[in-house]
Amino acid sequence: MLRIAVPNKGSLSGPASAMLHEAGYRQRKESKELVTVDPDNEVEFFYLRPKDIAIYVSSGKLDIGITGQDLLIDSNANAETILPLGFARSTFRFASRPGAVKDLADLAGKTIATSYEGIVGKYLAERGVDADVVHLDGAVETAIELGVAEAIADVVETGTSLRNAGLEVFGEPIMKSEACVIRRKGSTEDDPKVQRFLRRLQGVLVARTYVMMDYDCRAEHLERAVALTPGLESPTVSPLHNEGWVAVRAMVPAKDAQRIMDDLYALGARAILTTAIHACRL
Ligand SMILES: Nc1ncnc2c1ncn2[C@@H]1O[C@H](COP(=O)(O)OP(=O)(O)OP(=O)(O)O)[C@@H](O)[C@H]1O
Ligand SMILES: O=P(O)(O)OC[C@H]1O[C@H](OP(=O)(O)OP(=O)(O)O)[C@H](O)[C@@H]1O
Ligand SMILES: [Mg+2]
Repeated sequence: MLRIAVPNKGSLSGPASAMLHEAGYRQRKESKELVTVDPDNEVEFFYLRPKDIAIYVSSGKLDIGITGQDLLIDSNANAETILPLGFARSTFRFASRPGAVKDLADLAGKTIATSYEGIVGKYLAERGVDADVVHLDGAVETAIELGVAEAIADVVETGTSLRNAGLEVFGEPIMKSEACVIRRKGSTEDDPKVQRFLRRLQGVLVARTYVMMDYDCRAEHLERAVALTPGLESPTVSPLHNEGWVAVRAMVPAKDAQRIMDDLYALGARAILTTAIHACRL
């Protein structure tokens, strides 16, 4: 059995379970379940606090886990990312009342509130800034209003929480983050059970980012059409019953599909269709 840690709450939890479900794994039916066994796929899922996942994985008690890159770094655990998952994207930044703190050096002697003191402590130490770091579990933006700190370091996605608290970012972003699959450092690269799990999640990522495109075009336009739709390996080209025409099939990035359809149409291609990909193995 492959033993996998999955976030049990917060921003990572819903999208992680949705991705696992899409990859064909059984997920828990209600949020109080702590463990779910999927015997058909020989996998056991442990629903754990997001902050604890890197620690469980680095201990070797669980084979792999899904967590945030920022949580992994914050934990200082002996674990590494093996597959970025593209959701829970955020940056981690300093913020204060407008103008209250000008830059990183200006933080010296001030108090910074954060839920991620591992990231903040390391960042300040590497840059020789001596500031006090106070740990809060959440709603960190309020710490300034209530006089607990002069600056905060927190997750920023849209910036709405900062704006609502009347705060502004300062300094460079401390780090970028997204959800990722992690494993213990030094564990075997080619464990077939882990490889199979990763292939399934990669299949979901590809199915989410690509669509299948089919179209017909005149043979003399084929090279220019194929340049627009090179596919992953190479497009499939089949002869049509009508002499001088071919049918082409290729995967294209979903975000570019409409533009590519316009360009193909302008080239004389017709019957241009896109269809969703539900699953794949590359
Ligand atoms: N608003 C957000 N947008 C995108 N990612 C976020 C957001 N808030 C937190 N994250 C990401 O989610 C992970 C933190 O998960 P966690 O469950 O601890 O926090 P949370 O989503 O803020 O939940 P909680 O309400 O329990 O604090 C981190 O990787 C963080 O970067
Ligand atoms: O830039 P935004 O789009 O506003 O997102 C960032 C906010 O979202 C998260 O908070 P959450 O709602 O999870 O509350 P918390 O502070 O209690 O963790 C995070 O801690 C920030 O506060
Ligand atoms: Mg939060």
